[in-house]
Amino acid sequence: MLIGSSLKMYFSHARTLAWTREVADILATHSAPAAGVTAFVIPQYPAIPACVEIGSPVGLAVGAQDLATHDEGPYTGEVSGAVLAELGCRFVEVGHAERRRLYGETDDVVAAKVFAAERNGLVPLVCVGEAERGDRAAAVAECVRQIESALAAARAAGRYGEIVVAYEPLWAIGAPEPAGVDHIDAVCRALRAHLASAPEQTRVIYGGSAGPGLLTEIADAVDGIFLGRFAHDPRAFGAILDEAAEILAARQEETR
Ligand SMILES: O=C(CO)COP(=O)(O)O
Repeated sequence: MLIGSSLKMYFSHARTLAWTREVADILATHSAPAAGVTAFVIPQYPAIPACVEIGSPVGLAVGAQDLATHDEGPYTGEVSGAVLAELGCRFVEVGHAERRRLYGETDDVVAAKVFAAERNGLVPLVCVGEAERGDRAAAVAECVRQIESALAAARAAGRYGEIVVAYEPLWAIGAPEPAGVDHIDAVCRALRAHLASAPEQTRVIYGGSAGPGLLTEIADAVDGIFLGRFAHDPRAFGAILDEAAEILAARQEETR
């Protein structure tokens, strides 16, 4: 199970490190990692090395919010996947709704970035989601289209690495509350079913105004949760780790 948070551009550098230290302290004594939970933090680029240093002793993985389509060369302002890997990143977000909407990332750019991630041994967190609240079948169709498009360039190059699909309905990002449990459940199950025959190793997580309490309600349909604002208090992150540990313990009990 994956439990992670993107800090987007909310925090100062000092607050990013303080947040990461607090989460690392929680993880150090928590039962969730041993039960099979991978926690991750996605800070702004400059904080990555410090977060790797804070996180690695307790298994807190680090990701980046974006990467370049190229690995090296004259691309001013871009950040190479090779460098992210060199710094100890394990994950990298690709195609987040904010990058698509505010920075004009097209499906082709997203596909090139997924390929760049895989080429450099990073696990892409491929963000997909429908624009408007509405019909579930239409949401699934749009997400499947985005997933297939995002994986196309890597597949064409014969790369079938591990990927994480982050289902983030655009209308639920930055909202007062997440999408409804029934909606998340239905869409994530459909995406899992679609990905069951994919050549990649895949997981599906939910993001979009997620916070404490949600994982417990959707745990059978997802492989984790992707947090934003509602994890700004490290204790909320800890509460979600508690939920994950309880869910995994209950599953173990069932298989006994
Ligand atoms: O976009 C998100 C995570 O990537 C979700 O952000 P919020 O939870 O703040 O809506």
